[in-house]
Amino acid sequence: MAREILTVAQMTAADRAAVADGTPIQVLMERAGEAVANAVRARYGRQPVVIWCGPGDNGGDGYVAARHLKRRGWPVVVEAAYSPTTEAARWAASRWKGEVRPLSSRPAPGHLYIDALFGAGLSRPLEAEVAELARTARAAALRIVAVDTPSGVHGDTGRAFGDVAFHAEMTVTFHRRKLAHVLSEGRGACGEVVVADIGLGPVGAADLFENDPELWLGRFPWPAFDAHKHSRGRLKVVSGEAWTTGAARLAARGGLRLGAGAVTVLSPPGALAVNAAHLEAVMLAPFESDADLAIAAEDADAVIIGPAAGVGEATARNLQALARTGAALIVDADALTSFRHDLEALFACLDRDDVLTPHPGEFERVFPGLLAKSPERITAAREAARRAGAVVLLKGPDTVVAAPDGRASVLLNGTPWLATAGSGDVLAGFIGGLIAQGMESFEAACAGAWIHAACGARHGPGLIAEDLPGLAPSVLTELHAKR
Ligand SMILES: NC(=O)C1=CN([C@@H]2O[C@H](COP(=O)(O)OP(=O)(O)OC[C@H]3O[C@@H](n4cnc5c(N)ncnc54)[C@H](OP(=O)(O)O)[C@@H]3O)[C@@H](O)[C@H]2O)[C@@H](O)CC1
Ligand SMILES: Nc1ncnc2c1ncn2[C@@H]1O[C@H](COP(=O)(O)OP(=O)(O)O)[C@@H](O)[C@H]1O
Ligand SMILES: [K+]
Repeated sequence: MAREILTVAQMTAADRAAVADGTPIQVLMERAGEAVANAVRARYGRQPVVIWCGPGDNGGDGYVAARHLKRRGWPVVVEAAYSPTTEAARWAASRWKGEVRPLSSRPAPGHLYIDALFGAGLSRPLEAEVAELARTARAAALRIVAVDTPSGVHGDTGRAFGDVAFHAEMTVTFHRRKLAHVLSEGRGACGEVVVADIGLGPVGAADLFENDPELWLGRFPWPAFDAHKHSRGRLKVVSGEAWTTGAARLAARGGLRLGAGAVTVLSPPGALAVNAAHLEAVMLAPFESDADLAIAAEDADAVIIGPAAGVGEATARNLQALARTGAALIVDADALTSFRHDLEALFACLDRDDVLTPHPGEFERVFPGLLAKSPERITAAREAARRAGAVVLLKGPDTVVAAPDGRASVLLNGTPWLATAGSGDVLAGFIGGLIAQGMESFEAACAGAWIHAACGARHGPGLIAEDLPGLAPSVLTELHAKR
């Protein structure tokens, strides 16, 4: 089962549904606090711990965690920034039999701290004394475990509510990850994220998912026993001119490695010689004009256009010609930029099987101002997919894939080793290779991004884009064993 990512409001609804179904809030809080204590015991050896408790149910979880750690022999001090204000938090505080001290402004480095100040209920920037503690904690690099979210971090954006927030080395959240746990700003503040089950029921109409094999592996296009190369999908990749051909070949090789049966680079006449000199299993065919390109792509299941295709009229016309074939399009890089002055013409070429793969700079050209005015990149990518009427993959450490029907995913296995020239070209190839094999475009974009990141992580230091296709077989072998 693919795991959903929830907004704070969806999580609150899940809590309320459980309470309405007869599970008292105190039972949920008991499970949450015990889960925090268990996660702390699993990661750290027994040691003195200070638990900072806030006024609401996040603080309530802190009092429960305090009781469970003390029961296990941990020396525990509770420091309360506020007295408890909710019924459940008062209940939890009343069961904590130890001392409660006021918040110390001089936390001791070397100690372990549990931040149970604010979670989902944070509604404004941290106040004076707590904000000061957050600053001190950051400066002293205190070791902090956060309950639900690091205090000061907005659960729906991962950004600090005001100008400061706590940073944790581990965050224990409940039921499902929230947006703050998957977006890059929040992930920096959360550290390792542990998701604890507190017995809540299945999520109803969520449409945001962790991009993980559980989301797409069941529909991965493994070859049938009687497959032949044509039945495994035909992928074509449009090459740039003679001095910019490498990107198309990287994409082509990526598509071939992911299983497309027949992959062809479509090349302008002037680039045929250089392409021919560097291709083996990938085939080569010439095109002179956009009309020629459409004929050359007629039998393709998917076509990639953009990697080093050249920015300008010719690339725009080539994309328009390809749109008249039946092939699904993967539109990347220069093909996106070529339409920066006529976005409607781009959108008119697209349908829901097509995939746009912009990095944030390209995204800004095609959807001007959208990222800046959106609360976070998931909302922006969804709106972009709706406007384009196509799947949009917004690259970055927290790569988002959004479909025009509202489905979206966030990649959790991203790795900065991928930040190297040409790695996006291979990603376009991976996605094109999967779509050519008949995988649905949203799922193919998710799978392509996940496999790309897994390849990057597998290689680690020294990775260059040329390495990525060759790393795919070991990732695919593991996926094949799990299918
Ligand atoms: N619901 C459930 O079933 C379960 C929930 N669980 C736990 O509950 C947590 C959510 O609890 P919560 O809703 O009580 O919110 P919480 O984060 O404790 O803060 C609210 C309090 O803070 C106050 N306040 C806000 N901002 C402030 C500021 N900057 N400076 C000062 N005060 C500020 C706010 O005051 P107000 O805005 O109303 O004036 C209110 O008093 C959730 O993260 C999880 O840990 C688990 O037990 C599992 C079951
Ligand atoms: N810091 C990072 N963490 C994770 N992934 C990253 C990071 N930086 C870049 N990437 C990934 O690397 C790829 C770069 O693609 P792109 O910017 O199009 O490069 P190019 O055009 O040179 O191929 C994308 O898949 C992107 O998500
Ligand atoms: K917290």
